[in-house]
Amino acid sequence: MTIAIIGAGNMGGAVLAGLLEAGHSPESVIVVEAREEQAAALREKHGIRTLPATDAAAEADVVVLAVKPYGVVPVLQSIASALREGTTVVSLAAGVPTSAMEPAVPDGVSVVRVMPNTPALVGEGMSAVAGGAKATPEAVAAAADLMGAVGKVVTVPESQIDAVTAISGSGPAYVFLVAEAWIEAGVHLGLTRDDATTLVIQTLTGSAKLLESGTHPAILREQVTSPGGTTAAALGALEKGGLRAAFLEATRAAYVRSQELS
Ligand SMILES: NC(=O)C1=CN([C@@H]2O[C@H](COP(=O)(O)OP(=O)(O)OC[C@H]3O[C@@H](n4cnc5c(N)ncnc54)[C@H](OP(=O)(O)O)[C@@H]3O)[C@@H](O)[C@H]2O)C=CC1
Ligand SMILES: O=C(O)[C@@H]1CCC=N1
Repeated sequence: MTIAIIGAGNMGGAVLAGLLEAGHSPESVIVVEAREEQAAALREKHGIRTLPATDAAAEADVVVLAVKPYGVVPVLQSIASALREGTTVVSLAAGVPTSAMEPAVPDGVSVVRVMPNTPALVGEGMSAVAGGAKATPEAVAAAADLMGAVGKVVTVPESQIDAVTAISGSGPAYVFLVAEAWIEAGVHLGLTRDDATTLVIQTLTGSAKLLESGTHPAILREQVTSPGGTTAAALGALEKGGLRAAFLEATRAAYVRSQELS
């Protein structure tokens, strides 16, 4: 299967690196990048080919669109004549519905929307897949397989993609912001920045692994919280600071923004 990735920036680059790491051969991956300097760097680093968009589209079985949302329909229009019947177009863009993309591609080309996240770079991505009205079940399965190489995959109705964007698409940034603030808090308490960083990252990693065991987060939290102890004091401060309300508001803002982008 030949995969063309159009736009190898933060997200497209993460999928590219994740696919290669997962064992996709560099010969089977074509990248389209607007700037030759960036294309040359990718050829050098990954041993993949770079081609103009129409040549890549003509050769690919799956075309992954990882340009900014406003670029999606113009790029599709520019490659439409090159797309072969049976090709699957996978859009990673936030906010662009399949109903806006399908009119830009010829009949027989399936459009599938995927909302991934950047941990795909290390094979720990989270992707939600939704087929457009004209997508074949095989195309939806191909998109799920592709993203399965770089992490977990769920299939959702397209009406839920904005919610997925707010939860897992943007989600890594919430974790990184918390990590940043948490490390800085350690420095405020007199730890070296290196030690604070190690303590926070390992606490996040260990806690994520405990969560993966399937125990409910509330139970795991209770196991840390001694009555009248240090954790209860900290959690009280976080609740007073409006942590839960802030999460509701933040994810609602991302959801609304995702709808606006369409
Ligand atoms: N970043 C993330 O965490 C996530 C992003 N997404 C979605 O992924 C998409 C890309 O986002 P992100 O990676 O952050 O953005 P970036 O700006 O990092 O990447 C976009 C890339 O596309 C290139 N590009 C732009 N136009 C073209 C074109 N016509 N042909 C080929 N390449 C082109 C850009 O090149 P240049 O820099 O030269 O303009 C850039 O390298 C967006 O639609 C976003 O909604 C989805 C989930 C998560
Ligand atoms: O911020 C954004 O719009 C993109 C979509 C999800 C993550 N990054």
